[in-house]
Amino acid sequence: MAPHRTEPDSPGTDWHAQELLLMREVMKMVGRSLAPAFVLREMLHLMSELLGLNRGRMVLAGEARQGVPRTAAVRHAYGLTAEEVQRGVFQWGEGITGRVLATGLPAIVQDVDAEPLFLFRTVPRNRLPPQTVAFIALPIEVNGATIGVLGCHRIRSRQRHLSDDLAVLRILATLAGQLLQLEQLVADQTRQLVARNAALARALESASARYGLIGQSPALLQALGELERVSQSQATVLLLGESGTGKELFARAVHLASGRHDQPFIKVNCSAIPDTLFESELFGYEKGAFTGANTARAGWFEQANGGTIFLDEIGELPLAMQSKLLRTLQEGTLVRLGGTKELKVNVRLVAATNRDLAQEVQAGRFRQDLYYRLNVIPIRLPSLRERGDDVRALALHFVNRANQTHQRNVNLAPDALARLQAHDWPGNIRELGNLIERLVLLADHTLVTAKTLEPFMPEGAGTPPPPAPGDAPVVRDYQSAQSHSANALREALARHQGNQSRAAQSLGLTLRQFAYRLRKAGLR
Ligand SMILES: Nc1ncnc2c1ncn2[C@@H]1O[C@H](COP(=O)(O)OP(=O)(O)OP(=O)(O)O)[C@@H](O)[C@H]1O
Repeated sequence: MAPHRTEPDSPGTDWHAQELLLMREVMKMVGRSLAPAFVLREMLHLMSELLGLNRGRMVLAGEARQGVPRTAAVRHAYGLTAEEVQRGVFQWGEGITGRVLATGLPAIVQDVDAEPLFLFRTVPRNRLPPQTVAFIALPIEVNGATIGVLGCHRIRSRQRHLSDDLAVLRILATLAGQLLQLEQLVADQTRQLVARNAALARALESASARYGLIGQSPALLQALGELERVSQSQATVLLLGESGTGKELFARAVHLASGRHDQPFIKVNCSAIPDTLFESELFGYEKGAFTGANTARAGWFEQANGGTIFLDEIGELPLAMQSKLLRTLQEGTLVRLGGTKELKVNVRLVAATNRDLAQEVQAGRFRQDLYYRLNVIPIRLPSLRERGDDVRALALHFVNRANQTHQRNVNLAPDALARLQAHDWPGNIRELGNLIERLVLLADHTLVTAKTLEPFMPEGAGTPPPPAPGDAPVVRDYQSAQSHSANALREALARHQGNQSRAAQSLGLTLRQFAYRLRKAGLR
């Protein structure tokens, strides 16, 4: 049945059907939206269309403020002009509406002309029908408190009973109260969340700045949030992430954010220590422990006492060393090589790996008990792929740094920044940093555009292939295969004790790319 306008006294109207239709339409509205502005206006509209309850309005209380008399004003209305809505402001106890607000009791004015309290504030008498007009006002309640008034006019002498109108209006006032409460709740919670979010963002922003970590991407902020939460505890932190994702910077951040920040931070790269030297390096040795041990020497653990030790590439630790490490972690003691005395050490361990340690455990290369001990607080560092938004900030940071170091004045044009952002960076931040450093050193112009940048971009994995017209073969950029001088390759190898994978990594190259360049440079 389509809603139809009811004349006040149209005979034979099926009021029961009209009421049901009104309820159904209002509920449909609620189903579509919980936004009170929309639902409440429609409610007032349908009251008028279907039941002849005209000029419906909802007067809602404003916020209570000290020293200011509390008022309520028309917030939702149907059939009122803009001026009428504006005039509809009431103080507590003022007129009929004010009385309902103050007492929380319904008011039924059978004849507005005969009621001395009736103010005609909102709708003047000459805008009402000439017949006897009644006014009904019901309280809108939230949690037992009156927060507003639902009011409407009706022609007094109608076939429809006033008590029927009252019954429907009571339901609608209750529904309005619920919707308004919900709106209030959502607004309050949203306000709280927005404030909390802003506070967290501020805290994280300053935290990241404090630790020299560049980037604002959600993935980075999440890792940083986890770090801040655990920094005060003494628990071991395991940093997981691909190469070049900033594990060392994060390890330093754990240290700086902890109560140990003015104690030593010792970094040990497990992949750089030959197996035979591990024990003496980590745990120290006593005089005479081996040929040439003319004096005793404290190992890294003792040197880190009171502070933090960062074991990078912990997956490279030989099994025998894993047992010794576990003992030190569990007992808080160590025995130097060639010694017998147990020395107490108080060191917090931060470990990092780009290997899948669970898999190493499966393969029998990593002790399960040590793995559990390390894996108390794992923090996964996002790869640059997951924090694409940070590429710009990082690139600009590296350009500044390289300009300062090399006293140059190179800048990146917007299209060069966009090109850097579009790249996949399998070698992550280190690869990006190295590329920018080369760029700053070797660029011919001070403004690097996407075009002048291209020869510096790494080839192969991660670079979107150049558009190949038809099925013409893809021609690789010849220049980029010479992106590193023979000297740079040799230095990288030396820095990594001849380990090609590490040397390649440090230059942001894959092993294959590195080997290719070695061959080209006649170094192999
Ligand atoms: N968020 C960051 N902001 C600024 N510089 C960063 C950030 N993350 C990493 N870097 C820089 O990127 C380079 C690589 O970072 P880092 O050595 O910490 O990576 P890693 O994960 O320890 O790498 P690997 O596993 O290969 O040892 C460093 O020069 C570091 O200063």
